[in-house]
Amino acid sequence: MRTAFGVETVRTAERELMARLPEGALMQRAAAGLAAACAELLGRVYGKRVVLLVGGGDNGGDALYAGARLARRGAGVTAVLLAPERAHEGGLKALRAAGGRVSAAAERDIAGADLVLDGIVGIGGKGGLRPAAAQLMGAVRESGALVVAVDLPSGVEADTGEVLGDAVRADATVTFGTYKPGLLIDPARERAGAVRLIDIGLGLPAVPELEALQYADVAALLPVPGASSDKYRRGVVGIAAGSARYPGAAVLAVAGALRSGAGAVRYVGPAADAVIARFPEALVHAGPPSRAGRVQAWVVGPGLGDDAHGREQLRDVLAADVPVLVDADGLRLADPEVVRARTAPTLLTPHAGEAAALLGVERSEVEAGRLAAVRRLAAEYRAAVLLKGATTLVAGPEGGPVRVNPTGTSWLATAGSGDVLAGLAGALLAAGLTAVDAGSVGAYLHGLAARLAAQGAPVGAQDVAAAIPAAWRDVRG
Ligand SMILES: NC(=O)C1=CN([C@@H]2O[C@H](COP(=O)(O)OP(=O)(O)OC[C@H]3O[C@@H](n4cnc5c(N)ncnc54)[C@H](OP(=O)(O)O)[C@@H]3O)[C@@H](O)[C@H]2O)[C@@H](O)CC1
Ligand SMILES: Nc1ncnc2c1ncn2[C@@H]1O[C@H](COP(=O)(O)OP(=O)(O)O)[C@@H](O)[C@H]1O
Ligand SMILES: [K+]
Repeated sequence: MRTAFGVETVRTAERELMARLPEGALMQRAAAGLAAACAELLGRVYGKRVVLLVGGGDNGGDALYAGARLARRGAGVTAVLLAPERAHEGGLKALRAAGGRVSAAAERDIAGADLVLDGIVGIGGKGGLRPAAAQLMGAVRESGALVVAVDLPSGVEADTGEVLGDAVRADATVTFGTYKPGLLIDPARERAGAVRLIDIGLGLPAVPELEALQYADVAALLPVPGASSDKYRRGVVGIAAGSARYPGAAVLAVAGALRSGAGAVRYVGPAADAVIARFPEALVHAGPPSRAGRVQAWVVGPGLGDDAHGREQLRDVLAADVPVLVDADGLRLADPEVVRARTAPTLLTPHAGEAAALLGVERSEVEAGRLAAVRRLAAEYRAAVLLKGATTLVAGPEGGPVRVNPTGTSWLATAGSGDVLAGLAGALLAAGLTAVDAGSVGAYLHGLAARLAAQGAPVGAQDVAAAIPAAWRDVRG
């Protein structure tokens, strides 16, 4: 599991560790890791031109000490001091001793750089870049230099992933001690480039702010049938989706569910003919969901429409005493009180627009502050919530770490891919995963399937569904 901790926790761990170490030791560890990462990115250090953007705090100190190490290996290193009177004294001395110099013409030095090290501000930052730093960003962009952020791209919010003003756009970020939420959540994540973690020996608490499943975690959660499995023990997922107007949503949700480890898929709704034509293995039923036969979890909502029939189906499913995944129209029509009162697990899967409607805020507010939005939704609806989008997040109703999906790809931004995810995660619920596991494993496989299907070219939702088995194979090695 990859984990991320917020600034307060990092500060506490840092204080505890610093009390046991000689002064400056932590910064030296950080700078050594940073310099090594820069050297690797540069290929050859000797003769390369490195510009350090140095703010008034320890983030600038890291940059200066790393710059000194690069200067000792033969790089021409120049420091641009954004707060000259507060620049880290020891770092500056070390840089000068190693043959580095302070810039007298920032834009000219930046124009000739091979690598720009962003040490403007780290976890001590609030708000976007200030004007003096923001002004240099044009020159940085035009230089074509590699941009490496120290700890975080300056200008992003470490704890939330928000970007409240101008921010550095890095090719790579070298972060210390732990990932910070902002390195994993968009829009900030996108500014960080490839993130590398340097272990500096911080002792961190057991429960992180944020966690991201890795291959091994997903592999351990996948419902693989055993010798004594039968279709019922593997789990039957019911899909109440589609309408005369949107039969395709039903087909796509069934397509996702069929490749996701459940033993059988039952479909209930007006798109039965379309479903059977495409998937003869689906079990279809014409009556209400409660009469469809045994299921271990329901998916309700994709393409449901909002006529009386759709509303009735939703009511019926929400009354079932099994896990329920509510998506799309189901989210729009569900009575919040009924959702809150459910005793079996509920997983809501809104995109930003649906989440905004559920919270009564603007969509832009959800997109800018995804972490706060998913937590608030989970608390207000007493349900697990999977917030879809550029960074998919999954929160449980009891608080605890939020899961962030590491496999997302913007190729998924195609009509119907959410329906596939609903079927996929619903089948995982039926197979017995908790709502948070079903949501996060579902999102993981969904993103991976899209990547495998797309390989850098556009794909449709059906292609994503068809690639789910390949994603399974990839995860199981
Ligand atoms: N934690 C650890 O374990 C370790 C931490 N280490 C390193 O220390 C870093 C944290 O250092 P830090 O605490 O000195 O804060 P830092 O991020 O340099 O900035 C503070 C200064 O910036 C200013 N400022 C604020 N907002 C701003 C903005 N938007 N734009 C511009 N300026 C802004 C603010 O000044 P003021 O508001 O007073 O003007 C303040 O003086 C951390 O990220 C890591 O790199 C490693 O060395 C070792 C292990
Ligand atoms: N920019 C993006 N980057 C990564 N994933 C995205 C992006 N935009 C959308 N997605 C993913 O695509 C899917 C779209 O689902 P949804 O919005 O419900 O669309 P639809 O209703 O058309 O199926 C979700 O899984 C979402 O996380
Ligand atoms: K920085």
